[in-house]
Amino acid sequence: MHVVVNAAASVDGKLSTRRREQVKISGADDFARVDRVRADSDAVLVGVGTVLADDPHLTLDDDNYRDERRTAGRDPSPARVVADSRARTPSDARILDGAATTYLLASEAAPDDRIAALRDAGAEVVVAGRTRVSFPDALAELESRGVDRLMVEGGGEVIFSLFEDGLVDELTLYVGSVVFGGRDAPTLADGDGFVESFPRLELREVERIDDGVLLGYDVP
Ligand SMILES: NC(=O)c1ccc[n+]([C@@H]2O[C@H](COP(=O)([O-])OP(=O)(O)OC[C@H]3O[C@@H](n4cnc5c(N)ncnc54)[C@H](O)[C@@H]3O)[C@@H](O)[C@H]2O)c1
Ligand SMILES: Nc1nc(=O)c(N)c(NC[C@H](O)[C@H](O)[C@H](O)COP(=O)(O)O)[nH]1
Repeated sequence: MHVVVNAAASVDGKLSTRRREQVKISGADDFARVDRVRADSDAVLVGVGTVLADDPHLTLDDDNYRDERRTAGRDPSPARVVADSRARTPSDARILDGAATTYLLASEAAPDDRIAALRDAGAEVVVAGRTRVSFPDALAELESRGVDRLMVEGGGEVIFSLFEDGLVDELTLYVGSVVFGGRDAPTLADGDGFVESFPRLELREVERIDDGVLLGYDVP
């Protein structure tokens, strides 16, 4: 499986403010680029922190991309995936609106009634890991269900874990020309942080988009 992480950050590296509310960092051209990356993916993954904060839809904005995928014999929209160890995703979350297949990755610690409720709401539940989702196991299961190219849209907890597990192949980071500040604001990679064996990236491209900069990296 090829894993592409895409995120937008303020110049000080924050994905959002200390209130953890959704803030638009990207402009129209960057959001159009994000839609293209989604269209090229088999599935789009976020953490439950992002579902609770943003209630994202994670489908395609541009109808042409849906037609393009149909013509190629693919599902019109990529599948949506939530990493949600304790199955906290609300049953009325927008990702459960039936517009695309939705996988819910949970751990064995998730309450049975929540798993049942999310199955009833249409989620395909994959259990991997004891108290927290095991990404190596969960992504292998998704791959067995046809997900070869996975886009990850955040947030910072999930992105850190994927780097920690050595599962990231590419990172595209849009840096908007804005300062958020806040020691508790989410950053690109949160989690416990690295103190050694830092992931080293290879800078592949730099492009000015809207009023910011797109940085493209390969992860060797
Ligand atoms: N600017 C951007 O590009 C962007 C993108 C996404 C989210 N955001 C922002 O980020 C914030 C949410 O990010 P976050 O870091 O709080 O949450 P997150 O989306 O990274 O979700 C974290 C949750 O995922 C679950 N999880 C399951 N398995 C895990 C594992 N192995 N490792 C880590 N987490 C695991 C846990 O329940 C954890 O609490 C919001 O403020 C949102 O607006 C910004
Ligand atoms: N690329 C990008 N630029 C931003 O400025 C920003 N705030 C996000 N945030 C990512 C987060 O996951 C959002 O919730 C989804 O981008 C919303 O997706 P929908 O439009 O609901 O499909 N992503």
